[in-house]
Amino acid sequence: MAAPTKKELEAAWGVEVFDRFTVVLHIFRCNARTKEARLQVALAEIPLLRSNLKRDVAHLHRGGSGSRYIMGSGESFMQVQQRLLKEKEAKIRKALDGLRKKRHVLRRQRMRREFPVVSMVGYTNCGKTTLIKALTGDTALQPRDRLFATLDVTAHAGTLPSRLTVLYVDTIGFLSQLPHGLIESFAATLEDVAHSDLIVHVRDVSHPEAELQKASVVATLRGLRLPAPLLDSMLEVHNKVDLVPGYHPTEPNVVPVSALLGHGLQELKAELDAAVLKATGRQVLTLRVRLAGAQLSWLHQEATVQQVDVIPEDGAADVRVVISHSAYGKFRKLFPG
Ligand SMILES: Nc1nc2c(ncn2[C@@H]2O[C@H](COP(=O)(O)OP(=O)(O)OP(=O)(O)O)[C@@H](O)[C@H]2O)c(=O)[nH]1
Ligand SMILES: [Mg+2]
Repeated sequence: MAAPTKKELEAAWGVEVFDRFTVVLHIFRCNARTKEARLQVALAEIPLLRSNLKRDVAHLHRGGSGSRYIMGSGESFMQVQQRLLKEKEAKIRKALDGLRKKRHVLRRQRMRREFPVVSMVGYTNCGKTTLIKALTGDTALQPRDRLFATLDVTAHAGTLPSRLTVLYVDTIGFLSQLPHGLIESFAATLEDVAHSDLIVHVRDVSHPEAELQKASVVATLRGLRLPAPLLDSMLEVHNKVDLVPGYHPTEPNVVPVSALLGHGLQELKAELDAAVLKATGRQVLTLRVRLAGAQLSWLHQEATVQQVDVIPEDGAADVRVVISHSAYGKFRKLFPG
């Protein structure tokens, strides 16, 4: 038997029926706050408008009114509408391209300043925004109990125990069987994930379908064609453990937390620290410097200074730093011996 149509379902249930695409699109439209998110929703809407147009025209034809030509233009109603849609689509794409270029600039600035970037990904409503808020104390973040609360990629600075400052990137949540048109228009917002130093997969372990959600997120990440080392180094966080009394993860290498209550955050920060240092080729070193020279101020500028132990009788200090391989190379060149 063929699947029942929307009309048949509506007749059987006595309520209006919407398909997944329309529902998700509606949620996106309600939650889109920035210009970019609104443009992406508008772009995703075009195929829907196009198929509605076809349906309406078919309906017109069945009504026996035939295709109507707009006076003198030689174009039918359908052709005019299609042309307008095409023009609208081109306009949206152009505006999105402009915004994307702007984002590339941000990315370059970020790289120059060498802040490691940690991307939080996960199923919608798993607690990504709540976790970033807990890790950074950023009160501007608004976690909400709804699907797709976050539609824009934003970055938030936080400090790790090594004193390293990292940027946490909050991303749009994943959904299994996300309609194709939406994947296409929102893939752009996930571009930043490919440029991060570490990916954190946040999971809501209190959700009855936690396993299915994980499979869906992993499949989506695979579809993004991320660099292999980024996928291999991915950290898994089990969130909302406060809702599962006595929770113990069965898998190795996962960190259980409650982003809402702040449980497990110290352990998570320690794991993040180690993972970020490894992923970005940074190391923790203790360097002996002369206090008279420019070495100490150079290190403050180019590395993260954790501790300075002054040895007055030598006019020197032992400085513990987190330093990238390239910065350490420069240091050796500038201050030989
Ligand atoms: N009990 C409990 N609730 C949590 C926890 N973390 C997040 N929540 C709640 O889960 C809901 C969703 O949180 P968000 O941080 O908005 O989730 P998100 O992953 O950013 O969601 P999207 O942006 O929609 O993808 C909110 O109501 C949070 O208060 C937790 O550790 N425990
Ligand atoms: Mg969010």
